Amino acid sequence: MRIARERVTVQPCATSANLGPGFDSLALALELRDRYTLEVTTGETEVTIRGEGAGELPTDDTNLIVRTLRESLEWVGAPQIGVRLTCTNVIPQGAGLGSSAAAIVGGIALARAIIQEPNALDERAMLEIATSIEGHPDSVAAVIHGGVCLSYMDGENPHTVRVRVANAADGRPVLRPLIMCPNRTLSTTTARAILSPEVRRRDATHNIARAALLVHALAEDPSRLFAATADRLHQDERSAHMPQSVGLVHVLRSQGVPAVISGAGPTVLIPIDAPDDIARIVREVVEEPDDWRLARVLLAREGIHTVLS
Ligand SMILES: Nc1ncnc2c1ncn2[C@@H]1O[C@H](COP(=O)(O)OP(=O)(O)OP(=O)(O)O)[C@@H](O)[C@H]1O
Ligand SMILES: N[C@@H](CCO)C(=O)O
Repeated sequence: MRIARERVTVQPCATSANLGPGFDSLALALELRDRYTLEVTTGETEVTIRGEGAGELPTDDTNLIVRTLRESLEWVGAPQIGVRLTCTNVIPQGAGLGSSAAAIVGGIALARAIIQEPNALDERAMLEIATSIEGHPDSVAAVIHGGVCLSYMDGENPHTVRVRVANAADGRPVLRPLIMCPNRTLSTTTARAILSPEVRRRDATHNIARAALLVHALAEDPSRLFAATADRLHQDERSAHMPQSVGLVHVLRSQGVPAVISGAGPTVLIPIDAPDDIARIVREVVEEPDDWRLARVLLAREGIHTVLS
């Protein structure tokens, strides 16, 4: 397998996984994109990072994008290359908005774009490599495909389908996400370590029904979205690591707002139109409201963008 191109840019999107009951299964793509440019060189690895993670993320071969790029080249039998990578990051890291999924899918897409036979890294292969690195398929599937994805594992093999999302009665998209992001991080590894390996049957039953209802609500009946976003398998169990976020979800839900923890947290997501006085509610509930950023972000209808140059 030959290297056929020497410069390429990819733009992976942020994601919000779980959507309440769909732990490790459901995720939506958000129109908030990092930008990674790769130049093929003959020298040592060079990584320049602007924006989120500048001065913090590694700038050598241990950088997650570079590591994934190299694993993907090896996967297709392509030679290793000298890497000059320039990243402009806007997805906050360790916030529950899929920064690692963006980095992983970004690294695979860079490899795909520079090899002679891009079909060797088609979407199926991308999902397989990305899931093996990330450990679960939900966010990486949404970065690859965009929209809302429902992913599942068949043994070691990940699969994903795009879920149909209806328009509201006024013709606008039902999903008009608002993210509420505190100025603190929670690593997904830490957030997963706190989860008990076993769950109660009644909680499993609850989440099975709600996750199935969520797929129906998105496609057919948005009036069910509040009931369809109730979780019993992970959010409360993680509250020791993000009490403010879980507290905010409870207050909002007590007022009928379908708030959920985004990914492994601590960002809170309201997937549909938020109440007009949402900023006031946040101020009343959280301890340091000035540390919270509220932003409306469009659903990303397309997955990762690749710009050949
Ligand atoms: N743009 C990036 N470049 C290189 N590495 C990154 C980048 N973004 C994230 N990472 C790596 O991923 C880690 C954060 O991933 P983590 O899974 O903990 O949180 P997240 O992906 O932001 O949130 P979630 O998985 O809950 O959606 C960072 O500490 C860093 O190691
Ligand atoms: N499903 C994952 C999302 C974070 O990558 C979790 O909740 O741990």
